[in-house]
Amino acid sequence: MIGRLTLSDFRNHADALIVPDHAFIVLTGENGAGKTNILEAVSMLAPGRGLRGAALRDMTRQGGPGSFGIAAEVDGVMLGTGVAPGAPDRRQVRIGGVASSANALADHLAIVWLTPAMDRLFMDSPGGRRRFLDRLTLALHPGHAVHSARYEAAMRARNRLLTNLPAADPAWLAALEAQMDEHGAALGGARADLVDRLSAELAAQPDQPFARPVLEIAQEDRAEEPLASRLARERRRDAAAGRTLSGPHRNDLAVVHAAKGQAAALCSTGEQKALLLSILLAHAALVAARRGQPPVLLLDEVAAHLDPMRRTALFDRLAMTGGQVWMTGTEDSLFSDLSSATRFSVCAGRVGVPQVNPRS
Ligand SMILES: Nc1ncnc2c1ncn2[C@@H]1O[C@H](COP(=O)(O)OP(=O)(O)OP(=O)(O)O)[C@@H](O)[C@H]1O
Repeated sequence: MIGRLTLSDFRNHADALIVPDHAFIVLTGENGAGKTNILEAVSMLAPGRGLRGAALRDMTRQGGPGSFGIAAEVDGVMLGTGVAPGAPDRRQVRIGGVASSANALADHLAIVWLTPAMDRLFMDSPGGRRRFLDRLTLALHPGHAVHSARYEAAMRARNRLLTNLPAADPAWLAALEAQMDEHGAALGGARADLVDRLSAELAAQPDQPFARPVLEIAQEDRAEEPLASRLARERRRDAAAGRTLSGPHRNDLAVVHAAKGQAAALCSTGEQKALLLSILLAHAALVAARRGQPPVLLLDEVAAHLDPMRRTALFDRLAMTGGQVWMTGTEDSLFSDLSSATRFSVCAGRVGVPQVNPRS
């Protein structure tokens, strides 16, 4: 749990202090106030590029000193990250006051997030769903990123080599295809394991009033032939296409609304949000089981598109996770059903004093 968060010159926050008193933290304010920026700051206390996937230099406050700092006490350990003036692209990390690497933050904090950009996850192209699938897989299989990077590197090299196909060295091509086979099998295995475990977790959850999704990795075809021999056979076709047409880089995540038997993309906006939340909550449960403690949930504009019944159900489910939950919204009334939360109003980059359950 994050006990105390400070921001300096991060996005539109010159100087902010947030000390949560409850597991639920609710940030409300007008559009552009700086609520998402606070969630993004929290997400920067874990490895990776944060919930917006933004460049570090874009996080430094415009008109500020050209640096930013984020610090938080997480289960008694001080975590800090930021950039120094003159080095806007070099991320610095401190754990317990000692300079460290961003990857080492994973030992101290796990985060699961939902952003409005994910509202279109089921409608948009497979690439977004693949990245989503890989992000979830990485939380359970830390080696996933390495396999992914090596697979992509071998594929890029193969694609380059195929541009001079008749003259290309077949032994070199075969070596690259063997690498794609090896790392591709690891990628596919880890993704399949994630989907199996999410499915088991989802099956154990009540499906009302939240929609229960059925998940499957959609593959272009399910040929049993090893990828390396397939790639060797398809060199000519791939050369003509200018890219590799077979392999796990073409996988998609297929999601179906179980009760309706309908593809998620055909469901209503609120139904899609409920399906996505079901997946994320199942994922949070898997992360909790792996780490022995629940992840911190960052839920940006989570109540949008949910009817009051689903909102109440969501808050009940969130309370059952036992972890810390940060939520944002433009109106306080969206969170009136929450029985205990620390509420902060955010206005033009300033965080107000906390209000604990103003209505109780
Ligand atoms: N590097 C930066 N320096 C200063 N301001 C920034 C920087 N990056 C973004 N901003 C500003 O931060 C403001 C707040 O953004 P944020 O996304 O946190 O708003 P929000 O409160 O979540 O609003 P909404 O309800 O519309 O989602 C935006 O107006 C944006 O222009």
